[in-house]
Amino acid sequence: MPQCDTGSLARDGPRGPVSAAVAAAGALPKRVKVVEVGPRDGLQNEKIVVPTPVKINLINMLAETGLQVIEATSFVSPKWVPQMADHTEVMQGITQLPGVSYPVLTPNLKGFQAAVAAGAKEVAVFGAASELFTKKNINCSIDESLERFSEVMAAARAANIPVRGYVSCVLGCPYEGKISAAKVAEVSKKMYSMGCYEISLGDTIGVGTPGSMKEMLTAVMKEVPVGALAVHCHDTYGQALANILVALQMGVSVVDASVAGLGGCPYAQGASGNVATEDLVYMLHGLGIHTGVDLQKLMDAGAFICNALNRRTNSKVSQASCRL
Ligand SMILES: CC(C)(COP(=O)([O-])OP(=O)([O-])OC[C@H]1O[C@@H](n2cnc3c(N)ncnc32)[C@H](O)[C@@H]1OP(=O)([O-])[O-])[C@@H](O)C(=O)NCCC(=O)NCCSC(=O)C[C@@](C)(O)CC(=O)[O-]
Repeated sequence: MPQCDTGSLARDGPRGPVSAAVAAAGALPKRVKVVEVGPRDGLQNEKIVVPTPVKINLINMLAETGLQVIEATSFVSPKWVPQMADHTEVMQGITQLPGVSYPVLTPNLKGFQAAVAAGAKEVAVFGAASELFTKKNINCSIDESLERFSEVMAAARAANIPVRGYVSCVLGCPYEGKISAAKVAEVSKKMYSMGCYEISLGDTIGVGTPGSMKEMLTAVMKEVPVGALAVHCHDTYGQALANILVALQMGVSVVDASVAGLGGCPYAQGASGNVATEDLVYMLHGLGIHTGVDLQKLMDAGAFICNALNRRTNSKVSQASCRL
């Protein structure tokens, strides 16, 4: 495994006039909750089945970094996403640390029941603002997906389990192209109204720009309080950090990211991984924003999974620090 050391940069982040100038452009949150999606979003698209002990080790290493939320796996059909077929073994193999939440994806009641039986204490339902993507991803229309989610919500409410909601394709769809901000706002409102405590807005194929992010968030924030919004930016076009910065300036304080920039969606061909968690944390610390995450430990987790997958990290910070 390569030795990576950012020294004082990892501890303190880069400070200076750039941070001050950016902070002046918009009120930035003092703290950001980083939602680590690497073990699920990052690994679900891997062609070669990643051994369960590797997944468990990765999740346990991530939990030691100070991350508060680590999306662990998904309870979807193993015929659709074979990589997540070991969901029960993963949930039962990890060490659930106090103060850390390990949500899992549940598309329907069957997934929810299996997740709870495996020990999940938080779940996420996942919809989209695109009809065609919804059909390809979960084999139903948007309206049907919302009906399925309301069944999950009712069961979750009865079991006192919090539910997060994803809306995919908020800045573009691989099948429909441009998606209107009004449609994103409509689906987000419906999912928030049915009880999702947080709506994560997914730029599934990473086509957004700071301009389209601003337009979309302006529309969504009329329907859902900003405190209940998160952004989930894939980095296909290299825009993720710029888009996240705009979201922060608009008051969003929850950001999804994937260690080593792993991943992509199996139903969004060509989409690259989420913004690398290491790069996100580096930027946030550079802005003086508290995350509670130890960048050095995060890079170690990234090096571990890249080594296991025999691949180069997509994190620019890790590349620079490790000179890979
Ligand atoms: C949703 C389904 C299950 C519907 O799939 P379906 O085929 O329409 O379901 P069905 O109800 O007709 O059932 C067919 C079979 O699937 C089984 N089944 C039914 N439900 C489950 C379940 N929960 N777990 C396990 N098995 C299940 C069911 O029991 C039956 O089994 P059979 O009788 O044929 O043996 C399917 O389409 C599916 O699993 N899709 C996977 C979608 C997925 O995981 N996509 C990636 C995650 S989304 C994402 O990455 C985007 C995100 C969140 O990161 C944000 C962003 O970037 O934008």
